[in-house]
Amino acid sequence: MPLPQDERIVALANDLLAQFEQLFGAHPGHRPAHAKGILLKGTFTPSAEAPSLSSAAHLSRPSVPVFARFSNSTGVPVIPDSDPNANPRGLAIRFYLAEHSHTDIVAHSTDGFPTRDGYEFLELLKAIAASGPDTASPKPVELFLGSHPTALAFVQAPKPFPVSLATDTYFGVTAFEFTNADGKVTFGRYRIVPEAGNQFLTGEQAAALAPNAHYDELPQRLAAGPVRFHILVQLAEAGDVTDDATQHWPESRTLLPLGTLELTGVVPDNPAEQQKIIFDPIPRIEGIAPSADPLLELRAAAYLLSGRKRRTAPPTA
Ligand code: HEM
Repeated sequence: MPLPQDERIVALANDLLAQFEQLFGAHPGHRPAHAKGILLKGTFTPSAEAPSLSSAAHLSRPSVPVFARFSNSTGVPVIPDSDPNANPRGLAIRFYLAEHSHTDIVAHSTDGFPTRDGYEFLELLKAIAASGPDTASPKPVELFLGSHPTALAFVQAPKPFPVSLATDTYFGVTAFEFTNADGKVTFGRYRIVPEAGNQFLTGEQAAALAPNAHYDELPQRLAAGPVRFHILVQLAEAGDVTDDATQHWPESRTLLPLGTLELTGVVPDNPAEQQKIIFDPIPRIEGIAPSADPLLELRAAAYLLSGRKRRTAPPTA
C-alpha cells in the first residue's frame, strides 16, 4: 500500500486529517473517521458467476479467510449508537489471499457521497467546523449545501438506524474496473446486502438505543450462528458515469452476485487488531482496478497516513 507519487494528493490527505482532528478532537490510537468499531473474522465464498466478472484470485477459489470491521461515523471513539452522526455506518472487508497478500472493500451504509473530490470535501468539513450552534445564519455549512446540490442530497438522504449492524446494506460508492480472464472489462459498484434483510428502528427506538447497543449485540448474534451478507456488484451500462461517487446509476442496473460473506466470530485482542489493520480503498489486485474517481487515491493516502500514525500510538485498551 504505497503513498501516491503526486505530492498534492498527499498534502490534501494531510489537510483532511488535520480537519478531522479539529472536528472530532485528537484520539491517539483511533481512526480520525469511523473511530468506533469492531473487527470480526469469517470467510468469503465466491458465487459461480464471479469469475465471469473478474479474474481476481479470491473469486476463483473455493473460499478465502476474511476480517471485517463494522464502524460508526465520526472520529469520536465513544460515539453513542443512538447519535445521528453515527450514520452512515461503515463496513470494511479484507480478503486474505496469501501471506502479505490481500485485497479490501471499504463501504458505508449510504449510497453515495456528498462531494465529487477531496478539495470539496475539505471545504465541507471546514464549513461544518465553522458552523457551531452560536453561529449566525446563514451558517457556512448552509451556504455550502445551498451551492452544492449533491452534498445537500447526501445530507438529506434517509439514514435510518439499523436494528443491528448485521441488518443494514453497505455501498462501495466508488466504481471499479473489473476485468475477467477473457479481457472483458466491466465497471461496477459493490453493494453488500444482509442475508437477514434490512431491518431498521423507528425514530423512537433509535433514540432509546443504549450507547453501545450495536457493539454489544453483534457478539451475541454471532454466538447464536454465523452472520451472512451477499456481496453484489451493480454493473454499469454504456454512458453511466464511473468516476463520480455523487452520481447514482439507475436502480434497474443488473446486480451480479459476487459471493457470500460469512462472519463467524470476534477477532481476539480486538482493540490491538483494530489499531493495527489499515484498510485500503484501492484493491491492488489483478482483475480489479480503481476507476478514475478522484476519491480513491486520496482516500488511500489518507487511510495510510492515518493508519501509520495510529500504529505508533500507545495501545488503546
Ligand atoms: C474524501 C473522501 C474521504 C476521506 C478523506 C475519508 C477519510 C477517512 C479516514 C481518514 C479514515 C480513517 C482510516 C484509518 O485511519 O485507517 C476513514 C475510514 C473509513 N472511511 Fe472514509 N473517507 C472518505 C470517503 C469515504 C467513502 C466514499 C466511504 C464509503 C465508501 C468511506 C468509508 C469509510 C469507512 C467504512 C472507514 C472505516 C475503515 C476501517 O474500518 O478501518 N469513506 N475515512
